Amino acid sequence: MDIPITTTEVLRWVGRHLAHYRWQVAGAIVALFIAAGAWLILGQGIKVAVDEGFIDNNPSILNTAVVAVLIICLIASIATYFRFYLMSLLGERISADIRNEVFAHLLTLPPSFFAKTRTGEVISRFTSDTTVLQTVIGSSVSMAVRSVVTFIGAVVLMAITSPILTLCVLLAVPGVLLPLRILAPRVRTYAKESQDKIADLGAHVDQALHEITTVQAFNAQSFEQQLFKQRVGHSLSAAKKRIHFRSQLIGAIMLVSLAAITTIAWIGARQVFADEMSMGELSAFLFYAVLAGGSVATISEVIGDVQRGVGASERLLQLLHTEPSIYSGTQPLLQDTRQPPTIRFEKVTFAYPENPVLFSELSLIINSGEKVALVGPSGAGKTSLFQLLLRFYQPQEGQIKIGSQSIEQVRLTDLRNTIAIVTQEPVIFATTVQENIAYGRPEASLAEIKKAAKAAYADDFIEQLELGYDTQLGERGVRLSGGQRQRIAIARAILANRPILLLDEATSALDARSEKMVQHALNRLMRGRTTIVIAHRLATVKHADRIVVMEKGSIKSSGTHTELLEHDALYREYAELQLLS
Ligand SMILES: Nc1ncnc2c1ncn2[C@@H]1O[C@H](COP(=O)(O)OP(=O)(O)OP(=O)(O)O)[C@@H](O)[C@H]1O
Repeated sequence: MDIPITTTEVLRWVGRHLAHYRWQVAGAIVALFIAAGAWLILGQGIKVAVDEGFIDNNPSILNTAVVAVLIICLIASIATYFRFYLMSLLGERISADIRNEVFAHLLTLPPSFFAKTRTGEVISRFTSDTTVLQTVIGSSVSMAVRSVVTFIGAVVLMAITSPILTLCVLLAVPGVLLPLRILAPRVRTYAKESQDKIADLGAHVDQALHEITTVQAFNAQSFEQQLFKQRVGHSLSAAKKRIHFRSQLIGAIMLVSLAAITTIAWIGARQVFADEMSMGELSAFLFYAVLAGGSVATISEVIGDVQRGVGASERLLQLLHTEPSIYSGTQPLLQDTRQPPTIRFEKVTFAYPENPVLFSELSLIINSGEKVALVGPSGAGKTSLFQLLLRFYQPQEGQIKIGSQSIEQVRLTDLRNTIAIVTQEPVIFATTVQENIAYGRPEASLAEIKKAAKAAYADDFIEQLELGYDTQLGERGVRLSGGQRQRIAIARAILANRPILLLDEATSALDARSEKMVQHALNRLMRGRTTIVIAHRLATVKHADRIVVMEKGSIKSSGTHTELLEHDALYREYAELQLLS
């Protein structure tokens, strides 16, 4: 996932998101200018108050000046309210948009991406990086822009008040830029590193909690704790480095700006003594100098945040720039509604990424409505056939056809809409029974859902749950037994009603009664569909129209159960060892 991202790309991306809210941005900028302008005018108020109020001993001018200052403060405060409100909201909105954009993209990435990336890490990028961006856009950027505007305004007014002193101030500018140039890139590097380490933490927590029963059963809590502690240590030391450089940056800039202001005050005071400048002008000048110095300090402080924001954006853009690698075809799938389709694997050669060749010119035809059982030792490539048919992976050579169409040319949604899959470990989502069954057809009515549940022999136990079809099933269906989970998954496939069925039979043994019900449910599910089943039970192979024996990525033989028992030694061995158990 280490795709290089340039700062220009980051700015363009954030700019594109900002453009959606251009009126809000414009409002914030107007508010920002009003607030900054008000502060700058304040300096003129000070000048009048000092020169004409104090020095000329004129209390009425002093009173007017104070009232004017209060009005200016009120205007500045109201404008600040709007700037803050609009910018904070902008931060929230843009991070929400970015979350949606990244999640939508993640859903398009194929299983090969998730096979090499830890989900915990992806989740961390998602949550913590978007939160960083939210803070940066919502507060840091607005502070930085405010400070830049104030700085420019202050310098202009300083130049009007005293060009010579302004020249002295500008001489101090390189002194400020130098630490910025040296230290800011380091802050950015370590900010990125510390975010990476936090992603590691996320991945670790995700794995440990996901597999909590194994962790506890093996008494591995202290082992996990130790590992986690180490990772927390790594993230802390990356953060320490970031903080180290950031503190140096703030300290150095503060030193340079305060030293510059003191020197200028000293030069200015000498000018006042020499009658080259009025007291009011010096006061106003110093006010502007402090304002400018303060702005530079703020910029240096938030520049670290902005660097963090750029780092976070880079990481999010890396996710967004990860290509799906499987592209949808453009043709609609031509379907004969009267009969289920034929599936053809034609001279398919395939290797998983960075793996040796698994299938070499493999050919297999599954006829319309046929029920084919795949058997063979572990690692023979049975599941991989499913993965190819669903286009989770792409064969290097050869093609797979549904009916007369190559699946590469067919729209991906159409292809997957014709296939229902029941996996070995039934997948249950942390939601209600009803939503679990309707997963492949969310628009299904309750009556249809119940009908599917009945056909899957699941209705009885569902009705006995405390809230029936509205019962929440908990994460990964922890509240159901193995057989119940399987029947929910079968009900889902029945409701989805797709002409091709891919079934990976569970290896885990169920008690005789559950087993029988699951078998009945499966038989009903297979009726009228083209079915490929990875078989682990004798009953399944006996009922299959044809059995295909696989070994090390190739098809060894095929035939009915009796034929194979008679002629095929591998099948005989396999049947004795696995299927008859
Ligand atoms: N995502 C993957 N990346 C790399 N190699 C993989 C991947 N999935 C499977 N393999 C490899 O491909 C080979 C075939 O695996 P496959 O899962 O298709 O076998 P199988 O016959 O279904 O086995 P089982 O009955 O144990 O599930 C194995 O050697 C396996 O290690």
